Formats: sequence, C-alpha cells, structure tokens
Amino acid sequence: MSEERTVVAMVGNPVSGKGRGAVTYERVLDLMIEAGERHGFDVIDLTGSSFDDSLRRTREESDRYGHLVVAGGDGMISLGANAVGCSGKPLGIVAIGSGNDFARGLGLPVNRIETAVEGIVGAIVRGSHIDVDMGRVTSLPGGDGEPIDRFYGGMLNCGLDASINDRANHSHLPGGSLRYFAAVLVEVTRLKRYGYHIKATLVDGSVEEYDLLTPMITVANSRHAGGGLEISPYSRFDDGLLDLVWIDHMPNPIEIADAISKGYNGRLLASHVFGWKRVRDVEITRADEGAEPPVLMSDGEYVGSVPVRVEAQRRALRVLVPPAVAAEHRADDGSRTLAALERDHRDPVTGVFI
Ligand SMILES: Nc1ncnc2c1ncn2[C@@H]1O[C@H](COP(=O)(O)OP(=O)(O)OP(=O)(O)O)[C@@H](O)[C@H]1O
Repeated sequence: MSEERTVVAMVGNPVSGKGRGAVTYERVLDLMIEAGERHGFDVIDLTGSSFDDSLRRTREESDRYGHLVVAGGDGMISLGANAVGCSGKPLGIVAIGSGNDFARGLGLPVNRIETAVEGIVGAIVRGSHIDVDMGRVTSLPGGDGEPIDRFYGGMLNCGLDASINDRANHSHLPGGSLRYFAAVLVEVTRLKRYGYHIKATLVDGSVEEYDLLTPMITVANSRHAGGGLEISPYSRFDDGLLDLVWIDHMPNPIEIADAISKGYNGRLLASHVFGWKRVRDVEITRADEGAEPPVLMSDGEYVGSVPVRVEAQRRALRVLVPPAVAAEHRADDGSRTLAALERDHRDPVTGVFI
C-alpha cells in the first residue's frame, strides 16, 4: 500500500517588498521544489492575481494540501491566517515583505530566503510547529459596509495607526521602517480625536464599558508594527489574550519625542501618553462625541469600519518553526512580560499605572 505524499501549497505576492516579491518568490518556489524532491513532498503554487484571488484559491483548494507556505510581508500573514486559521493545517512563513512584523515577533528569519526555507522544510520533515493566538474581527449590527469576518495575526489598527499604515503602504520611500517612520512624522501632526465606545472583557472576566476619545487605538496580538516598532511590548503569542493600546491624552511635542524614542527601545508603554489593557474580547462602536473613526486595518490589509467585535482565538494558528524557535516559545512562561510590567509600573489586570 503506498502512503499519500505530503502536498505543500505555496502563495507568493508579486508586489510585496516594494515589487521585489515577484523575483524573490521564484527563488522561494525553486528552493521548495528542490527540497520536495529531496524529502518526498509535492509543491503546488496557488498564487492568484490579487490578495482576494489568492485567498479564494487557498480556501477552495484546501483539500489538495496539508501545509501552506506564504511568501511576502504581513499582508501574507493575513492571507495565511484566513486560509488555514483554526484548521490545524500548519502555515510556513517566508518573510520577504517590507515590515515583516509578525515573523520578527515570532523569531523567524526576515529577508533571508535560504534560511527561512531551510527552517520550513526542516519543520515539515520533523513536524515542528507552535500554536499561536489570532484575533478575529466580526461586524456588529448597525454598520453600513460589507459584513466583516476576518482573522489577523498581528494587529487591528483602528485610528492614527491605521492612517500611518495606509500612508506607509502608499509611500515611495525605500524600506519598511523608513516608510513607517516618515508616515508617523506626518500623521502625528494631524492628530484628531476619534470617538469610540469600548466594551471590553478583561483577563479576570470583568467587563468595562466607556467612551474613549482618542487619535489611536490598536487591538494587538503581536508586539511589532512598522518594521520593528514595539507598539505592544507586553503581547504574547499564546496567552489567549489581546492587548488594547491607545493614546490616552493629546501629547505635547516633548511627550511625542519621548514616546517615539521609547517605542524603538521596547518601552512604549512606559510612556504615560499610552493606555494599555489586556482583553479577552472587545466591542468597538461609534461614540456620540468625537470624529468619525477611519477605516480599520489588520496586518496592513483593509478590513472595514466600526462597529466591530474583536475576540482572541487561543492558539488557533499553527505555524511551522524550527525546533530551536519552538523550544524558545515553550520556555517563555510569561515571567519576562511580568518583569516588564513591573518595570513600567503597570497593573497587569487593569493596565493603569501604579
Ligand atoms: N497576488 C497578489 N497580487 C497583487 N497584490 C497582492 C497579491 N497578494 C497580496 N497583494 C497585496 O500586496 C500588498 C502588500 O503585501 P505584503 O504585506 O505581503 O507586502 P509588504 O507591504 O511589502 O510587507 P509588510 O506588510 O510586511 O510591510 C497587500 O496590500 C496585498 O493585498
């Protein structure tokens, strides 16, 4: 009786990494096909003509493959999460985009094709993976756009952070970090207080409900945004929780400079400009006061508008990682995060400064 061969589906993105994606993806495919010949697995290419077309193909043809490998930036994490999230099928990540924040947070190689492919192939052969949380965004009644039901790996950006992301996506500057940094500088000069109504379930199950007038609110699953800026330094991949990070009050120029410098040193939330709270889920709707919130973005992709519910999906995305990376994640018992909270004088449950 012959055993069924493993099939690995691949999806690339020709426009990722400012257009380098088309060339680099050819290289990734060649390396995967060569590895398949050596290790006895088949490779199929499901890249479509757009994000939606690639997502449709990975979903419609899911019976054909047991592993999915995406190559590109954080947008491709969004694709992978929505293609194989909650299915138990492992996702391999070749991070060759501009920001690559999700891969960076996981400790996977960034812009190193050979190393990334080697790690994925080793993980397929040895069955090495980790299960990480995702966020799930769904629309609530009362919105007027298309219904939303979407997973994300990194962050749901709901205010200034979404405008920064949008501006960085349309920038002609080279390099993800530079584009993001330039977008931050422009957008912080145009701060508006958007009006949100928040209903959040905290770690201890208690529910808090209040209006929030703020230029920025993010619902983070992973730590980084914009090519390395640690917006949510207390986020952990497997705690079954999401982190709400928002601008608490309109900062003055000194506070802005201080927050940016802290942001690049992993200490953004030591700044009193920012509010932080860990949640199991949160509903974000429009408050009576404040400006109309901008469009929502997750993993750098357009999602839709409020009102939405966002829920943590505990360990719902299986990611192929080399055994050393899996061991590192297993060794993370949360004590480093607790130490960071203590250092920054934050209460782990309520998020307020103590
Ligand atoms: N097959 C495709 N054809 C054209 N565009 C695509 C395709 N797949 C995805 N896209 C679009 O390409 C854009 C950029 O994707 P991606 O996030 O992978 O790269 P990046 O922006 O360089 O990296 P990062 O998000 O890490 O900064 C996304 O908005 C996505 O919707």
